[in-house]
Amino acid sequence: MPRFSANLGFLWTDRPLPDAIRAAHAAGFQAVECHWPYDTPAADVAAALSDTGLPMLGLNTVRGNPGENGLSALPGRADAARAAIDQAIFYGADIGAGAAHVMAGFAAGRAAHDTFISNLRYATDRAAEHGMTILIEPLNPYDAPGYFLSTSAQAADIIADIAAPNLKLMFDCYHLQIVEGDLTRRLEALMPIIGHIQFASVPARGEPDRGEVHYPHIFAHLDALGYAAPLGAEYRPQGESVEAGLGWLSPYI
Ligand SMILES: O=C(O)[C@H](O)C(=O)CO
Ligand SMILES: [Mg+2]
Repeated sequence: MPRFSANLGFLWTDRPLPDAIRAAHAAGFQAVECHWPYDTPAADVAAALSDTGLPMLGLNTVRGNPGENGLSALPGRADAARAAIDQAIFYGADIGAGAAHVMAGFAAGRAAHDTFISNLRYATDRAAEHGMTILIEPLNPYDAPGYFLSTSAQAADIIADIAAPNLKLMFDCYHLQIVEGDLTRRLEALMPIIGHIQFASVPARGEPDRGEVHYPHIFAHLDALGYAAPLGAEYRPQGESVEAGLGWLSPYI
């Protein structure tokens, strides 16, 4: 049976993160993940995780200055990128998070590639000290025009190049349906390097029971493939509340 993680960067954003964790638990999610939890004391997050028994699957490195979307592929910004990586890993270790998503940023070209590789080597080394995984995630060019990492092939090449056992692909079905499609075969082919899977309807990025992707098929197929980790519900609720749109979850709890 598929299991699900509530992405608290998009779900229950109307309340403090510890309360969002409790809401996810009450709704039947079996894990949580977040984007940028850094304004909340790690002890408060850890307490909510302990109270509910939910694991925190991951968090993101900070985006950087206004208008930026990550730092790790930006030439000349290694100090800031590595400070962001350290922050994510230390905070993640304090709350028992399994992974940190290292955000590349808006950049292109050889220097950006080399910078990203160098910062990812740093990140995988630091993360390994805490038993954490580093994730990289291709983003679609409608939501993130100019983002350095935009295809699964580019991510796979980087993962092969670095060859660290704790560097994995964040396969966001929403982004990759827009960029590449063929989700069923692509999930199968990339399974050996996938570290986390996220989903949302396409194109609206809402609940998964609408739009151009038939997620019951994707969820059942992943289950049949033996993928047992919780799948990340990273969507913007389209209705009055998160709870009002959770009909898609009820067959699985
Ligand atoms: O936008 C996404 O899909 C991400 O997963 C994210 O981490 C924030 O950019
Ligand atoms: Mg995502």
